[in-house]
Amino acid sequence: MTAPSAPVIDAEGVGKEFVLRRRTRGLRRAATRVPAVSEVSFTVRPGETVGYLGPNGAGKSTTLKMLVGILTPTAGRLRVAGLEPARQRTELAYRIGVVFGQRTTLWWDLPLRDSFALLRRMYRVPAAEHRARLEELVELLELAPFLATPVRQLSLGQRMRGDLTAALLHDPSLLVLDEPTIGLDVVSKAAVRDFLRRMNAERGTTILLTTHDLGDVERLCRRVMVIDHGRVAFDGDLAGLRALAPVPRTLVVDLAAPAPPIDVPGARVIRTDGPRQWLELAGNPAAVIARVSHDHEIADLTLREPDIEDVVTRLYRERPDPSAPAIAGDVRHNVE
Ligand SMILES: Nc1ncnc2c1ncn2[C@@H]1O[C@H](COP(=O)(O)OP(=O)(O)OP(=O)(O)O)[C@@H](O)[C@H]1O
Repeated sequence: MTAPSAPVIDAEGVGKEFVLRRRTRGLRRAATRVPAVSEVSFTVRPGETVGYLGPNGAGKSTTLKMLVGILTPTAGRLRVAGLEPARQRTELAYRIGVVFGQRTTLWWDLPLRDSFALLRRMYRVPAAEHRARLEELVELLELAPFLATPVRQLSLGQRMRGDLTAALLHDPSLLVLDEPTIGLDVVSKAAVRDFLRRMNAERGTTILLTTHDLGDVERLCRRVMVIDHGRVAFDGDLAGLRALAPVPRTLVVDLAAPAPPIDVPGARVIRTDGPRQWLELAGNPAAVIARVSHDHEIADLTLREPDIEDVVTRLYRERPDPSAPAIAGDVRHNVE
């Protein structure tokens, strides 16, 4: 067991370079080096909830795969729960829970209940302990009606709840999640987020997750790390990231009929398409909405929050050199 204050994750200059060999016209094979992650250094302390964010191809999944021992770093030193993941992958499996949103660890043709029973044997969890934990997870995730259903017949949201249960049955102290809400509807997303918050608050489970969904970050992550070009570009909280890279909200207005660009204080039209107009908001959305509704006949209105891509793009516009040192935000290593 690691001491309570010891970091759950300790990464020091961790890098991963893929070497791709392609046969060229002759017999020689040309090697191309792909630096997926470059010298990433960070620690995560027990009880933290960390969003590991970045644009497509930034190196998030590669980092997660190194953390859980699927990939071996080509540089640096990595410890997870005090273990070296690639070398001590089996021992590590008892300490961590892993969910890759696009895949399942459950047995496709087996009822959920049987997958859980198999996992109990794999992790050698005592029967009474397993029963108690399963009961708790099934209740929290409202899985009782699906326990007898083969995994292939579950909806994506039901399957994700099953995967979360599978990842937590052996009571790991660290949960690593790759896009845990991808493809889920609003209700399922809310259920997954609420559940993860509870696990963190009540059991102290440390959570590291990648996501493209700003809602996941807002609801779950007290700390945010942005990675791009394989480097940590920001480490702090969401408010700090937003302050560094402010992205305005957009009001999408469907007018009853096409009209000239709407002219109201606190907003400017950035796009029009027939009766639809996009307004970038500078001030209070309520005042703008009231004014637009007063001046025009409205068919529909939607307030669009910036997504993570918008925030990260803005961050890079402010700081275009990816080799520059990370912007240190308000990093909080302690449980709040
Ligand atoms: N097995 C591999 N072999 C060669 N290159 C790889 C391999 N896996 C990833 N890469 C490359 O490493 C870089 C980082 O990929 P990675 O999947 O870690 O990004 P990501 O941040 O998870 O992206 P996304 O948000 O799209 O999932 C990319 O350039 C990718 O093409």
